[in-house]
Amino acid sequence: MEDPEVLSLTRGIRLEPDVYSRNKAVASCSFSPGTVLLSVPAWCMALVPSEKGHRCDGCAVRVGELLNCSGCRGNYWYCGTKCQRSDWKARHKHICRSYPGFVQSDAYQRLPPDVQVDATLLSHSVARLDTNEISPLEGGRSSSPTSVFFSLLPGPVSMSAAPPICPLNSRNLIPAKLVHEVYSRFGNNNFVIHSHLNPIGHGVFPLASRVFNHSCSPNAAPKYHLVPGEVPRMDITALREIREGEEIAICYLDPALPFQSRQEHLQAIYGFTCRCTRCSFESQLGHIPSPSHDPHESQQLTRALRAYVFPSGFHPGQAIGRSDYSDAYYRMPENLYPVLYQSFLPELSETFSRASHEGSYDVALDAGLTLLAFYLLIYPPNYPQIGLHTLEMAKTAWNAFISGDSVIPEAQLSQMTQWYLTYARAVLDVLGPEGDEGGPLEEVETLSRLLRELQ
Ligand SMILES: C[S@@+](CC[C@H](N)C(=O)[O-])C[C@H]1O[C@@H](n2cnc3c(N)ncnc32)[C@H](O)[C@@H]1O
Repeated sequence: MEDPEVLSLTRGIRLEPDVYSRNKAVASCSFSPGTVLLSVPAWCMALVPSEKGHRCDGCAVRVGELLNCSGCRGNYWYCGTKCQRSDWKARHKHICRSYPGFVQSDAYQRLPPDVQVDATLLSHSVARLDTNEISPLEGGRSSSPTSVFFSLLPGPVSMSAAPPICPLNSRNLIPAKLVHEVYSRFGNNNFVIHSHLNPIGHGVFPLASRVFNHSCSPNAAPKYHLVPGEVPRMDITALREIREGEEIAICYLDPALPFQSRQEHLQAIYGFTCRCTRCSFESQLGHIPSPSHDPHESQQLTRALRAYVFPSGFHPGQAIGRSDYSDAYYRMPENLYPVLYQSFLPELSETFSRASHEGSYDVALDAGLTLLAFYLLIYPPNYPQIGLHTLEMAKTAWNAFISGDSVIPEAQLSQMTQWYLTYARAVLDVLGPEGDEGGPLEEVETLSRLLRELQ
């Protein structure tokens, strides 16, 4: 790697030259699932509009009572003086007075909510630069987060698409060139901060951006820590065993998206064509036939999918820890290709969630099992969506058991609840708890306790 100081911040990972992406991160030793490969605080963060006023603008923690900043007439809220002081020093003093006018302006109001959060994040990023930190452009200290930020690859942006930024109170002398330098690295280095997979903000984590490339079948994933009084922290965690010499990559989008959508998104936001193993495989599949709407044929397809993923029937206990689903994906028989059609997953998820909310538990358990088979093929091992879905399946089996609204015998429903809980715990434990207190791992424990009390 060109920059030994950046490398010294990462243990067990080396950056190697890569013809398509400048550098790629390679494991210098093997890592077991759940290992935290890199832990970094946000350089900049902005809450999504729906969370403003419910979470601290400094640490993103959700608290009942927040102090509001009197300077900007209640546009920024803090969990306490520690966050208010550090946010003031880092950025807020530069935008406090002008922020209310900025968010009321037509230019801001016309933006979709997602772009509004980016306009604020861009304003925060520019506001936190000071004249000492402009020097990295001319080659300043190389290991500071600001310097690492300026060493990032720019994305495929045009300045005409840049969102408006909040005028700075005192330092309106930030040169346009510098704003452009920030914006050009912005879209392709911008992470959605989530709590239990719900987006709560957007953040920039320069070192993580400098190190990790994208893959549609990643072996690592980010998770976020929210601690009162501290800026949100991102951990990049190994999802499965990573062998020495293997590239470590995360997924920049939802891996369940169809091939074409993934390619378009990666090209538009990040400016590259993905050549990962999965994309190479899918690019050769040619035309993907749409699934039939004939109920009989549709049932045949879902049966075939389940039989392929669970060849000896469904035994969640046995399936835990199986790591050969990704190989199964590449050996998928042609009659299963319609499951890769873009409407298959949204329609199946819709059937599952509608049926579980309406109390049609048998329909939900059936659709949910097909969905699990699909997820196991499409998602990398231990991807959190698999854990969240198996938890939903446990809750559905439990509700069917409690309500008695099911043709499945009670003993089987309680066994099913147990199976899905065991599965959910095994998957969710790999990334571990993240975001707000509570969350899926605690739900797993609560439901396990209820189940034990019954026995
Ligand atoms: C967050 S950076 C990743 C680190 C980058 N490789 C570097 O050397 O700084 C994102 C940028 O890296 C490149 N990149 C990341 N993953 C890639 C991939 N799978 N194929 C090609 N380019 C990739 C793209 O230019 C993208 O905009």
